[in-house]
Formats: sequence, structure tokens, C-alpha cells
Amino acid sequence: MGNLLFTALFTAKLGWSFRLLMSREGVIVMESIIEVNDLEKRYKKKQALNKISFQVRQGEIFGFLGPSGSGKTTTVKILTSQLLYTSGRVKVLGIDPARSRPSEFLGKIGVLTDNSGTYERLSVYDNLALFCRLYGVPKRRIETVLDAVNLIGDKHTLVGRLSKGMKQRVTLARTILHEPDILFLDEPTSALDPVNSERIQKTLREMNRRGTTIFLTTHNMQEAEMLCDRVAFLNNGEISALDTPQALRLRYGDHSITVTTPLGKQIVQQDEVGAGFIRDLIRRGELLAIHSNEPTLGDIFVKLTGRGLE
Ligand SMILES: Nc1ncnc2c1ncn2[C@@H]1O[C@H](COP(=O)(O)OP(=O)(O)OP(=O)(O)O)[C@@H](O)[C@H]1O
Repeated sequence: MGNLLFTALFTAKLGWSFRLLMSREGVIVMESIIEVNDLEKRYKKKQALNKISFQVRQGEIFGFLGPSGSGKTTTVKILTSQLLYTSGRVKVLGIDPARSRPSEFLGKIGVLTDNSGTYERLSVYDNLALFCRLYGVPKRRIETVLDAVNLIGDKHTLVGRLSKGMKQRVTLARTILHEPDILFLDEPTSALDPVNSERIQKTLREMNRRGTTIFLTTHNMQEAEMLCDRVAFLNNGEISALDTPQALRLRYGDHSITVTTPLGKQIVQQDEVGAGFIRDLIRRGELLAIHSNEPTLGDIFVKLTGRGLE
């Protein structure tokens, strides 16, 4: 962005105001929707975040991956104005969450964390109706969000009678009720079975296609691979890598291929020697199968940090 000619050219209205910048080449680019610089958080003696920096672009699904205790929830709480930070600079939709006015800020974001409460003694529908009033959203939105989280058939059930996974889906429905510009999701599918995880992931992709930026924390690497445009690896309060899943796989893969021949499996490097070997196998009709050995995000995490994501 160093070669930007003009800033603040336009203020477009897409739910919130964002600045469009024009580069020297005349290409319009969008500013970051989340900007974090040298963010530090100390809880008494515990250094939970150690000067982390990252940006999230408008329209991205950004994954924050890290094992338990790495600082994911702390980051989400800071970004959503639930927790004050020790030092650094943080901007979400151009606002410092620590200095935000709840009435201005909270209507623009949706937050799903452990403590996103629902009322156990109210039905699913009445819970959502309450939040419709709070956000000034028409009640007809309730059917749409219940369908998105696969709870239409349970709308008259008391929330207290639902399973943990179903409660998590009610909370997600509440989180997306007011169509926020940014969704912060802390482990959104951790309590869900595979069918409902898939349904929620589909809903998130649809919301993203309609323009919602999503900040997702997870230690589920398949989920991150499937959903995220870019991921950051968080370890002990520090970011050890940040890029698209594909770029990370290319950078940290060993560029080898597994070939299956009548004699069994063999690992071959992607170089001239390997190419010659594969050509010979094809000529002799002995190449039965071929697979690239791309690492998973979990493999890369272990390679970089020496520990797993679980
Ligand atoms: N209120 C608190 N007081 C003291 N230490 C805390 C507090 N909250 C979190 N921590 C510590 O800060 C570090 C980061 O915690 P955080 O909850 O952000 O991690 P996480 O990556 O979200 O973990 P998990 O996946 O288990 O939720 C941990 O060492 C945790 O013990």
C-alpha cells in the first residue's frame, strides 16, 4: 500500500463506512477491516499476547489457529471490546474497541464465544424475538436464521432443554440475526456433530459471499482449510505464520510425490530425477497411482512450533 496516490477517496455505504484507496495503477483496493499492531495482553503474571500484528481485509474469512491457551479467546475478546489490552494499537471497522461506544460498535459486529448467553427458560423463538427487539430487526428474520442453523423444527422448545450443540446453534442464530459486518466466531463448531458442522460451515460461506467478514478461531485444521482465505498460526501468544493455506502448503511442503507401482509405494522428489523416474514407470505401464504429499495445516503447525493444534 506504499504507492497509494489518494486516500479517503470515497466513503461507500455497505452497512458501515469504509475507505477505498486508489493505487498508482488505478486499481481500487479496500482498507483492512481489522488492524492489529504490536498488541500485547498481560493478565497479572501471564503474558497472553506478545506484540502480535495482523490485518484482516474486508470480505475475508480469516482463521486464527492455535492450540489451547495460545491466546485465541483473548484476541477475540479484545477485538470485540470485552477485554482491555495492555499495549499496542487495535482498530475494528476503524474504531478502537477499547474506546468504542457499545451502541455504535456492537450493532456492527456479531460475536460467538463461550459466554454468548441465551435465556434457558425462553423458547428458541422467544430468545431470538428478544434480540430482534434489541437490535431493531424485523421478526421475519427469525425463520431465515433458524433455517440457516437447522433449528426450524425446534423453535418452540425451551433453550434449557436443548443439547449443547443445539444451544450453540441458537447462539449462532442470535449472532447473525442483525446481519453484522464482521462475525467473530470462537470455535463455532466445537460442540457440533459432523452434519451440523457442515451446515454451519455452509451458512458461514453463504454469509461471507453476501459480504460478511469472518474472524474465526479454531483448532480444527480441516475447518480452517475448508473455510479460510488466510490463516494465522498462534502459538504462546505469538504469530508464527500468516498466509493463505495454499501458500503455506507450498512454502512448508517437502515437494515430494508418492507413486504406487506393482512393487508398492515410493516417495519421489518433484525434480528432474523424479520426473524421469515417473516417465519410465509410465512407459513400462507400472504407474498405478500418483499423489502429491502436500502437508495439512496441522502438519505445518507442528513443523513450525513443535506442537500440535489439539
Ligand atoms: N482471566 C485470566 N486471567 C489469567 N490468565 C488468563 C485469563 N484468561 C486467559 N488467561 C491465560 O492466557 C492464556 C491465553 O488464554 P486464551 O483463553 O486466550 O487461550 P485460547 O487459545 O483461547 O485457549 P482455548 O482454545 O483453550 O480456549 C492462557 O495461558 C490462559 O491461561
